[in-house]
Amino acid sequence: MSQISLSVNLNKIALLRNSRDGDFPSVVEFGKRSIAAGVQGLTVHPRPDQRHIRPHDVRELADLVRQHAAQHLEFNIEGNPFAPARDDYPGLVELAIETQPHQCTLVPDSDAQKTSDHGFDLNESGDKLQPLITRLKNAGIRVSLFMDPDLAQIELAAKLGADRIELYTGPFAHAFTESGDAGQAVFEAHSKAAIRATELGMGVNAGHDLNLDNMQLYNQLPGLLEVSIGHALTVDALLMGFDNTIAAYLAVCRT
Ligand SMILES: CC(=O)[C@@H](O)[C@H](O)COP(=O)(O)O
Ligand SMILES: NCC(=O)COP(=O)(O)O
Repeated sequence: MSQISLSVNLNKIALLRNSRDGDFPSVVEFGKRSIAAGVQGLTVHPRPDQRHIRPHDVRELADLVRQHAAQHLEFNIEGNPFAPARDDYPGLVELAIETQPHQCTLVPDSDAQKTSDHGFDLNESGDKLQPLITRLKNAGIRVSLFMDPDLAQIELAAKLGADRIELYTGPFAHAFTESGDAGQAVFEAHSKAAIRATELGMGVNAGHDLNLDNMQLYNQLPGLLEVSIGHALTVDALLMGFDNTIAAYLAVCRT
């Protein structure tokens, strides 16, 4: 029996919180509930427009995870490393250096995007990423790059010194919804990318639009270490209750 680490993404708790003044629902409280329910990690994706996660959430959750060091809980901060500081958002790399997460996942987003919707093109971004990867690693932070399952790109990620890749699973989730065969075909491309990443000495994470259904297949990905899940998990929590939902996701992360 192996356990894929479940890192709960709290973005959507923050989105609901931001729809009113005050601190209800509390992001930190749902972080605590996630930890009490047995998750292996917490993920946040602070964006410069602060549509959901705000810098103070990141700082407070970093403190919360540190208080649970004995549980070997991990904190993962995701985001666009090139987005400039704005208002009280200091920039992703600065925020990571300040808060010292276990992992920083670099994502090629822009604020104009509704959500993350593609992996890096390292032919274009590699030279700009290299000093940021080095700076984060020198600060003792594991670096993961948000990638599509493109073998040539996976090779470039290894050359940049990435510790891990996070496979972008949006297209897999979409294909899985379309048909089992379509989902299987995309899954096989992800499997080849995961095997190559592992051969190159990188760990394999995955995320975006994963849910209880498509994880029945995706949990078979060779070498998968961690999934970060937020959107579907939050919707499931509305339907099943938060603790029952975490239990269901932990179960689908056991293989
Ligand atoms: C990179 C990725 O796929 C997710 O980590 C991201 O957090 C989704 O962002 P939103 O929650 O803003 O859609
Ligand atoms: N990296 C993926 C993540 O953190 C959550 O993505 P989603 O489950 O909200 O689509």
